Amino acid sequence: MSQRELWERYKKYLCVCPSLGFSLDVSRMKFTEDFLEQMRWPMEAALDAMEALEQGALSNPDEKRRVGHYWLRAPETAPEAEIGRGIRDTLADVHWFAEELHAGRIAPQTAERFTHLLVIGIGGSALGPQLVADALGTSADAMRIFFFDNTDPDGMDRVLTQLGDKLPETLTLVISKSGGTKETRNGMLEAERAYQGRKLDFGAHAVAITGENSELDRYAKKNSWLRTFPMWDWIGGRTSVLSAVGLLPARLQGLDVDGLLSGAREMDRATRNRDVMKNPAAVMALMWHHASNGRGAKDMVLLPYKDRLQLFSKYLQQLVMESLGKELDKDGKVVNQGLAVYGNKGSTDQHAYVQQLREGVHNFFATFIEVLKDREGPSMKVEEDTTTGDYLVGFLLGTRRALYEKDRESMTLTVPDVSARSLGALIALYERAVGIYASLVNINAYHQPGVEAGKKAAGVVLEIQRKLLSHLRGQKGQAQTAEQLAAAVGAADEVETVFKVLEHLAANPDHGVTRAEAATPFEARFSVA
Ligand SMILES: O=P(O)(O)OC[C@H]1O[C@H](O)[C@H](O)[C@@H](O)[C@@H]1O
Repeated sequence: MSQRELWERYKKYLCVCPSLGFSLDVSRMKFTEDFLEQMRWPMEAALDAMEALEQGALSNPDEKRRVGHYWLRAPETAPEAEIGRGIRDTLADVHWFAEELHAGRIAPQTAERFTHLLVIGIGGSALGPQLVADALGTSADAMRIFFFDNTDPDGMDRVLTQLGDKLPETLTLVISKSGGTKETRNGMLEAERAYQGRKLDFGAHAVAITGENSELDRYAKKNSWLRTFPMWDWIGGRTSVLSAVGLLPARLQGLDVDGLLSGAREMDRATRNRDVMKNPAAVMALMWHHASNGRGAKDMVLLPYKDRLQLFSKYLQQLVMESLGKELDKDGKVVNQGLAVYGNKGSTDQHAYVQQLREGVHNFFATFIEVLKDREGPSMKVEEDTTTGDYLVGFLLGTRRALYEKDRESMTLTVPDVSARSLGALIALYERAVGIYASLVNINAYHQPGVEAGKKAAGVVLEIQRKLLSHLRGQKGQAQTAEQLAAAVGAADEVETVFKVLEHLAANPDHGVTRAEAATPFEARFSVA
């Protein structure tokens, strides 16, 4: 298609939300009118399903749960008054708590004010807060924010070192919907020990966000933590950023949570439009379907041309892949659905993997995110009549053209800035696009049955480790090979696991396991002195 024809196509299909200054351009996606016609009734059904979801249907049938993230930014639409009240009260509590804390009326044990924030969570209980903090944070924030989002000991040490002597001024926020996630529990225990190491009462510096009566909820109450905020059953982790999970850390950081909510609310309005080609979430879901053949045949490469949106692709990775990556469809048929998401930021990626996008394996479609506002205030000229921001746009348009020339499809989202309102809108857009797409391909977007398998298998590994340690301690000084030890603990078939566990034990000082080298790694002998 010539540049002139592309301009016509651009004008024909541009999907705009004037109140948000937002637009979605799908001119470089090579769908046909026939495709749109073919998708008309499936889309009608998907929009019906979305309406039912918003009205409180059990849209997550396997877990018999309602799906309520849209109510968070429009509590008046919640199917029961009590739910709406809970949302409003929690938001008021978030504001109140942050004001008290900022004013020093809620103060740490030995310092005047809380100035730092340590958020402990994983998956949906970390990615949203991380995205918001990174996208909107500035050096003038009310509190500096840090994260434990893994059970990596060195990762935690690194954060604690950064906090340094600010720990007495640090509020720790432990976030877990289930309240039983091991990585988060471990992070909490490590943080607790760090406070204790400074003779500080952890509870006086800790707040939980969790489901009622969860393990974490009970622990927080038993240890007189400062407060607990609710995490409701009808909010999924990956869509929890506009609940207390994302709003509390953001508000404590001093960010505009009302802006986040209003942007999402406005996008929700735009994405309820039954006029499909004017509904950006519906258009986006259609484009995913077109590009990936409704089977995830192509990956989604996300290229936001803005450093502040660098974590957006990481955030979307969970939202999209945990929602759409499913073995079975709603009728129980094996479909192995999904849509792989990766990306980082432009123009940086231009110097990393765009080479493959243009010339290599043709297994993706791209989404460019353009941000109109360059920075606060004016920019210097790096060349005649050219700023750094002009270059950023130039690279976006140039890369998009270079991909198009090689038959690579792309769509482009344009937002006016990276404000709270724009970010709220982007989050809401993708939440709904995921829901609509899931309906188009007949899967449940709101459960994650596959995640449990790895957790269970990890439990088996740790059980084998406990048996090994107990055996080695009972036979002090006796060095044995992995094969011998596996047989001795009744796990002969699990010898590879035994070997891997022993290698790790011997590499660390915690359990007193040592390793005597032999001719091959597999003949090495392990013992406890
Ligand atoms: O909030 P939590 O219950 O601790 O869960 C944290 C995360 O872990 C799970 O494994 C799920 O796959 C995620 O959807 C969830 O966000």
